[in-house]
Parts: sequence; structure tokens; C-alpha cells
Amino acid sequence: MQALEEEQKHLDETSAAYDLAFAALVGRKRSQGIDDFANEALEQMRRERIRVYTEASGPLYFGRIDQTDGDTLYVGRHAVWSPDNDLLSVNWRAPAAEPFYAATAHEPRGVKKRRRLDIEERKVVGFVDETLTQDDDDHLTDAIVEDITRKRVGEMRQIISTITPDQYELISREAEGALVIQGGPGTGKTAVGLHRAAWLLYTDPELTRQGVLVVGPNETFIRYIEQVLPALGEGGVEQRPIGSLIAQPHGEVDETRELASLKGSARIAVVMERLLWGRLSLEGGEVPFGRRKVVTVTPEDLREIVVSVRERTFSYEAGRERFRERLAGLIAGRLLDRDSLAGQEEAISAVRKTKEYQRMTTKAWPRESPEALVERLFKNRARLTEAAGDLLSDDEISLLLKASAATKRKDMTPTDVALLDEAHWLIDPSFRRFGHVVVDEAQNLTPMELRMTVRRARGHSLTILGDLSQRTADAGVSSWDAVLDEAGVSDHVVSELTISYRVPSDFLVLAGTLLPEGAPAPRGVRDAPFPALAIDTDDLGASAARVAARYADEVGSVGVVVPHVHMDEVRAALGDFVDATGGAPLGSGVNLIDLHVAKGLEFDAIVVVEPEAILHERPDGGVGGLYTALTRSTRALAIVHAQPLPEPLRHTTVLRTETDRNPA
Ligand SMILES: Nc1ncnc2c1ncn2[C@@H]1O[C@H](COP(=O)(O)OP(=O)(O)OP(=O)(O)O)[C@@H](O)[C@H]1O
Repeated sequence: MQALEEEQKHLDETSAAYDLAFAALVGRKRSQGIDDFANEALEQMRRERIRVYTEASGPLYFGRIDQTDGDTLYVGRHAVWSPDNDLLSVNWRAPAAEPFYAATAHEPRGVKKRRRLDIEERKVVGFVDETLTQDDDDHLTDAIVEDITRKRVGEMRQIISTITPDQYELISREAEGALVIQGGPGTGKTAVGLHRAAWLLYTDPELTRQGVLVVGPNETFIRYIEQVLPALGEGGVEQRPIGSLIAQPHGEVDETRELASLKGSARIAVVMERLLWGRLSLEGGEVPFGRRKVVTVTPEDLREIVVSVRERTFSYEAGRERFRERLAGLIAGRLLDRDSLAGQEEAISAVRKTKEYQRMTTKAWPRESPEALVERLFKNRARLTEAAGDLLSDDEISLLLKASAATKRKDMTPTDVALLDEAHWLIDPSFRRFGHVVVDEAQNLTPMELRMTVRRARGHSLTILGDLSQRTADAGVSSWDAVLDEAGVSDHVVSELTISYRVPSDFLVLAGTLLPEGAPAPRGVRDAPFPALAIDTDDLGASAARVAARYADEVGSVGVVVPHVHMDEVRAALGDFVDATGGAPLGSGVNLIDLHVAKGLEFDAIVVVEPEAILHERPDGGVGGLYTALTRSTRALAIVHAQPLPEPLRHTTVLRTETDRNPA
């Protein structure tokens, strides 16, 4: 009791100090620096601090550590000082807070006791202590389980008070190079990726200027996660679905799997680069000035300029500009050797006006647009064979020739978007890059899509999150090493998260029966409060609707995952529901989703319709698609099927079977 009162006293003191600091910040007149520039910079800092103070939501702090040296430290969202300059609470990302997350009984790091506080509004409701000098119960896992089994409302939450030591280690790793986090469903990859973004922004102020990009599989997923960073006080992060990285709308136009996988292969990047640079044609020629003066430009002159320009510029268009300047300079120089009356500038301007110079530059280094480069991939067998004969088979070249480039945006497939993005990157000098890029659900990206994310990260500073076991039928990623190599990232580290907090152990056993021997799969930390059900029915829609309504009543939010062949009948049978197949924000009741949208989401209960059809669905189904569908739930799981269950699911003891067939 006394301890609780003491905690309340500290919270009151901290809240008062926080309010005082905030009022001072908001009320302060425009800061006065030494000049306008300094004033503006100070004002910007002030606005940024106000934003962080107002936007970071939740209790001021959530934890406390008592150290063996007698010091006590509170860990929270902000650093708060008392008017006498005592540190009342530290920011969770400050180095001083590290022991709160990293200390274990095995390695206590100077921590005697860790306390997790339960604070509502500004009242301390309770706390749980953990002593690190002896073997204590696993309070952390209990706290996570308690958090995760609270009802989900269609939005992901931040986890700063319960980050585990292994998650903390990944969140706080240096941002150099690419970090791959492999982890099964519900191990916290997405949570770790987002908290890592917040972490990096705090520890490296330069990153705020350079920007951080978070890439997810689709719009629904982005909506699901987009509140997490603002809740951590980080509002300026760009969060985008992979398909709209270059703001190109596209339709889900059908294309054959062969074509999609060819267009998604990293060999295409090499072909595009060759097609682009193959446009240079270095022939030289003569540039006459008036009647008597002629300057000769040899192919060797042009080649020298090209080599030196390409050493200094990357993009085709930036190179073209520089090439034109350098060539004008070279011709002007030769002109001036003979008649030095005019100045260099004047001579260059005269050169630029000549038809021959213009003709020569246009021929040597022609203008190219990203769209035109993409079109080249689908035209002219002779040219394609010359550029790609060693990389593509004749059949593959024929496949490209038979297809045609999507010239209109509305005709673009996801594979076209990746091609166009590659072309932009090769050609466009103003390509936007970020200080760090977080890529989620990366196991389902083609190499070309992964390249889209890699090229946006300065110095390959990337966090790549994924699970090879959740690879859907047509995904390109088979091993992290191979795929990163193809995407041009030679230097990367793969780390693993192995404990699933979302998925109960019995559901993991059930889903795990589908995986091939040796595939990565996580461990659970609890059993589900409701048994996994298999409902054998002759009316998929009616049975799915019934069990979904029951779960909505008894459990909480429900996801109904349906393969496309059964979508219409299930949609027609469901009562009150959100149709999230078209990108609508998820609701707290029943949500209808397809296999494309299911990736990365989480519900209190899940209903999986006709697994056999999911195994046959393309491109988002297959074993990985079904495994993903079966691992979306924190508490309840039902499989509704009219066809027999897929073989592996028939033999597990964790599935309770029911029949919902009309006896007639
Ligand atoms: N340390 C933690 N404290 C509290 N909740 C946690 C913690 N780690 C993970 N969770 C919760 O577990 C759930 C699963 O996390 P997350 O979605 O990040 O997993 P994932 O590995 O990305 O899963 P998937 O592969 O299915 O996309 C989320 O509700 C997340 O908030």
C-alpha cells in the first residue's frame, strides 16, 4: 500500500514538472537567436518539441529500475526534469534506459529490481516487481500475454513497456547496412521494425532530415500499422504500400505466372541497364563554324567524355546533361585555340547553337524516358537478343515479345510498377532516397520489388522483416542470402525471433503441420482459450457467417479469410461486416479479407474458409498463404470446409471437428 502511495507521489511530481515544461514551451515567445536563420532554426526546434509532447500518447512512464548502487530510474516516453534538475524519468530510447529492457536474471547489468507500472490517466493502478538476483517467474511474458489478449480493434499498438531483451537488441542495433529479421508469425517483427524506426530517429538526428520510409504489402496493412509511430511521437515517417512507391496506380490485371516471374526476376534489371546504355552511339563528326572553321570530334573524344561522366554521375539524365556540357566545352576549347578573341563562355554558347553539335549530342547520348525504356523490354527481337542473349532464353525473349508494355497507368500490374521504378532509378536524377528503409512482409516480394526498396535506402541502411515459411505461392524469395544478393545487397546480417506472442501454441502446432521439414517455425507461450475448430459443411457461406457472428459476440474482432473462388458466396452470407478486400479500414467486428490482404494482420478470432482452395489459389495462396491465414488469431480459430481438409491438417489432435451438413 505504502509502495503504491509512493509511486503515486512520484507520478504526481513528474506530471507537474511535465506540465510546467510543456506550458513554458507553448507559451514562450518566438525564440531570439543571433539572426533570422538562427531564429527560424530555434522556432523549428520548438515546434518539433511541441509536436512530440502532444502526439506521443499514453502514460508518461511505465517502468522503473532499482540499481545495485542505490539509484532508481523511471523509464517513459519523455525525459522529465524537476525544477531542481532532478531526472524524474528518462526517454525509453536513452542509453540510460537500456538495462530496463536488456537486464536478465542471467545478466542483471547492475539492476536489482525491475518494476512494471500500470498507470491509467495519471493514476498508478498497480505494479509488478521482478527481482533479478534470483530465478523469478517470467513476468514479462505474462505482461505481453495480458496485453495481447486484450481485445484488438483493428489497429496495431506500440509495445514500449514490454519489449523483450531479444527484441530490444534488434531495435537498438546500429543502422549500418542491411539487417534481416526472420521470424515466424506473431514474433513481433512488425513491432520491432516500427520501434526500430523510432529508435533510429531518436539516436540519429540527421535521420529526421534524410527521412525514414516504411514499406508494407498493401493499403490495409499500412492502415493497420500507421498509428504506431505517431503514438511514439514520430510523425514524419513515410509509410507506403510496395505497389505505390512511385505513386503509380495499377490494376490487378491478370498475367501468366511465367510472365510475372520473368518480369520479377533480377536478370531483368541487368537487361534494362544494358538496353539503356546501349542507346549511346559514339561516332564523332565535324562541327563547322562559319565558312572556314571546322572542329573535328573523334569517337575517342566522345568515349573519353562518356567514361569520365559516368564515373561521376549515376543517372542517365544527369549524365546526359553533363555530357552535353563537356562536349560543348571540348569543342569550344578547340575553337578558341585557333581564334582566341572570344571568351570561353561566348564560344560555348556559339557551339550550343550549331546544328551539328545538337545533332551529335542527340545521336551520341539520346534523351530517354522511363516509360520508353520499359517499352524496349517488349520490342525488337534482334535488339533484345543482343542485349540479353546470355541472360534470357529464346523462349523467355518470345514471352516478352508476346506481352506488351503497359503504356497506361491503369493497365499496370505490380510487376510493371517494379519495372517502371527500375527505369526511373536508372534515368531520373531526382530519385528520392531515405536515410533508413524498413521493409515488412519481405518474403513475398520479387527480387525486382525488393530492389525498389533497396535503392531507396542510402548506404543500404535497411531493416528487412519477413518469414520464409509465410512465402505465398508465387513469391520470389527463397533464401535471404540469395534474394539480397540479387537485389544488390552483398552485406547483410540475418537475425531470428523465435517466440510467437500472438499465436497460441496449439494453433502453431496446427499450422506447423503444413510446413516442410526444417522450415523455420516459432514457439508459442500459451494455449488458446478456445479450441481450434474444423467445421465440415455443405454451405460454406452460412457456416462461416454463423461462426463469425458467434466469435464477434464471444471473442472480439474476427477476420474471415476467403479464397477468391468462394468470395461471392461468403460475402453474400455474412451479416454485419467490413469488406476489407477492397482496402477499407479494419473494424472491431467481422472483417472479410482475402489472402492478399491477410498478410501481417491480427484478430482476436479467425475463420479460414476452404483450406483446399487456398492451397490452389494464386498468387497469394499455396502452403505459405494457408499457413499465414491460420496464424492471424490471438484466441480463436475455426476452419470451415466443404472439401476434405488438406492431408496434413487431418491428423492433428489439436483440431476439434464438427459437422454442419444438412442430413438430407
Ligand atoms: N514485446 C511485446 N510486447 C507486447 N506485445 C508484443 C510484443 N512483441 C510482439 N507483440 C505483439 O504481438 C503481436 C504480433 O506482433 P507482430 O505483428 O509484430 O508480429 P509479426 O512477427 O510481424 O507477425 P506476422 O509474421 O504475422 O506479420 C502484435 O499484437 C504485437 O503487438
